[in-house]
Amino acid sequence: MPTVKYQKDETVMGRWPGSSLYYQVKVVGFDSKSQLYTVIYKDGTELELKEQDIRSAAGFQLRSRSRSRSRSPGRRRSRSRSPARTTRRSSSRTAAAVAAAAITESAKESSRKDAKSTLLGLWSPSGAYFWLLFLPAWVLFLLLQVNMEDPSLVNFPPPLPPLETLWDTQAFGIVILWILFQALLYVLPVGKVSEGMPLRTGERLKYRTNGFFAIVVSALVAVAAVYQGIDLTYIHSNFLQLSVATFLISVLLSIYLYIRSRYVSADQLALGGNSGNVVYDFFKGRELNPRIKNFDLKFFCEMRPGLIGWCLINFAMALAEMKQQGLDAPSYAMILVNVFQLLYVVDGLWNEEAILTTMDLMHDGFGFMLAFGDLVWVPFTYTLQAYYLVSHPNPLSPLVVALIVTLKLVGFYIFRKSNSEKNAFRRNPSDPTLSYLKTIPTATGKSLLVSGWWGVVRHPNYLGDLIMALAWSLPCGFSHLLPWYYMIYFIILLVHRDSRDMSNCRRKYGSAWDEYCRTVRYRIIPRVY
Ligand SMILES: NC(=O)C1=CN([C@@H]2O[C@H](COP(=O)(O)OP(=O)(O)OC[C@H]3O[C@@H](n4cnc5c(N)ncnc54)[C@H](OP(=O)(O)O)[C@@H]3O)[C@@H](O)[C@H]2O)C=CC1
Ligand SMILES: CC(C)=CCC[C@@H](C)[C@H]1CC=C2C3=C(CC[C@@]21C)[C@@]1(C)CC[C@H](O)C(C)(C)[C@@H]1CC3
Repeated sequence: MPTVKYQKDETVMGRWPGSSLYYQVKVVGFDSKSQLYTVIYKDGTELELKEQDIRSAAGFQLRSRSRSRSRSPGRRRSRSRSPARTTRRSSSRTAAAVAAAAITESAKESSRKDAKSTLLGLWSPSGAYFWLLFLPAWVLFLLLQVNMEDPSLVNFPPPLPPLETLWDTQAFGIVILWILFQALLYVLPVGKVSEGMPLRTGERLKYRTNGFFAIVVSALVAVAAVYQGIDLTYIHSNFLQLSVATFLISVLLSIYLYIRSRYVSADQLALGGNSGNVVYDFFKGRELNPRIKNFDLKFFCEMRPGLIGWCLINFAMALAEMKQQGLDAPSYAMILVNVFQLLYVVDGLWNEEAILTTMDLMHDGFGFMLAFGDLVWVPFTYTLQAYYLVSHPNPLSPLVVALIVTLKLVGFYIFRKSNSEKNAFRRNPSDPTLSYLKTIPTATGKSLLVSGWWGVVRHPNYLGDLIMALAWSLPCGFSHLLPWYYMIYFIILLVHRDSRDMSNCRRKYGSAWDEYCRTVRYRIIPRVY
């Protein structure tokens, strides 16, 4: 190739189609007719790139360096500390350093874009201040409402208990013990070890997926505790104190996560949460997979203490209902809420491996948003329906029970089938049991499903999840809005996640994604949205 800019076998930086990411690639050929270079990525993917999508490795690195030097003092400071940056400085031309530079730059660029793209202007650096204050305040507001005889949004501000009653050392100790107990179950060498999706470096992390074992042991311990005379209704009567203690733990964890993220190499950072704005990055999370040895903090927090805690709290609420209303058994409504949500959690833990292909695990950094979401938001707000029923009975006829159960089963079927289909396809695209499905190839080497569940709407799993959410609220009746809070929040959350995922996929898959969207026109609800 005498007249072309990049030579055969030369190592250069190639742009990943449809994105702003540059990876190290090797030139394997040039087609003078199409003026395209054939390049090969480290994972073996071969693509054709235009000259403008290729940069020389050395030039790329010099540009990245000079660019970042001119930016915020925060970033200047971090340069001398981060191991990745040290590597770059000491052996400036090494391939790893160039790749790290590429990833840092694209991560920052992506973060800057992310920080600018807003949900009503709130998903931005200044929005992070808002969310940091709003989310805990909102949880407090909900928990104060649920105990009231007539909970309503117009009870504002709700009567605040004396501040000193919010702190309870025993409650703090119980939460710590619960987290340690779950951590112990997580590290026990029981159950399968699963591989995560390939990281940007090509590496695949290993995860111990023994969540089902953890919930079974936790359930046995809870039942044994009741038989030993331990009064689990303590959870109901000290709910506020338990939530405050857990909130404090989530803040401490987030501070730890932020500090440690300043010391990890660039290729361990998430593509969001690295904007240089401390508050925004603290909120969104910088490090993709923070680990202490093999202990994966994000995976553990997402799947264990909060999720299993949710079921334990629901169980305690059923006991509290019996105590408060003088019943021999929980009400139908309480049984439905308990069984439905238990099924949801058990299913999540049984299919724990599938979490490894979700957005949170693959793309999001671990910071305050997820730490608070996993540890506080899930166990203390997803249990509101059960909490509400303790003091707001809602008798149900067998026919209504049957209708609600049917709705739940329909939602569950759609949710499980669609999630399993995508998970199986992502893990093994040539799985013979999926060969009947139509797919669209993308420039990244991955394909998109366009038939089956993913051909009905773009997020069939969200549809199933929403139907289930409806079935969780119906047992509580229509007297108050509070038990419908989860449904309303969930619609907002999933609509936002869908649009976030849409822009990520457009960036990743470019025109193939547009083709998918043309073929599958609706996002979540067929013919409606
Ligand atoms: N109860 C709760 O509070 C919450 C529950 N959830 C549930 O968690 C589950 C996971 O949700 P979430 O992580 O948001 O999103 P998804 O599991 O839907 O993951 C989205 C990813 O799937 C891949 N994908 C999208 N379209 C296709 C296609 N046509 N073919 C193949 N792959 C495709 C893309 O990743 P790539 O191409 O990179 O593989 C995309 O980024 C859902 O069931 C959701 O309902 C979520 C949030 C909160
Ligand atoms: C407002 C705020 C703090 C948002 C944080 C969002 C988190 C609460 C949720 C993000 C994704 C989640 C998932 C589950 C729980 C809620 C969070 C953490 C999940 C573990 C519930 C069980 C399901 O079966 C699931 C495994 C599919 C699911 C995964 C996503």
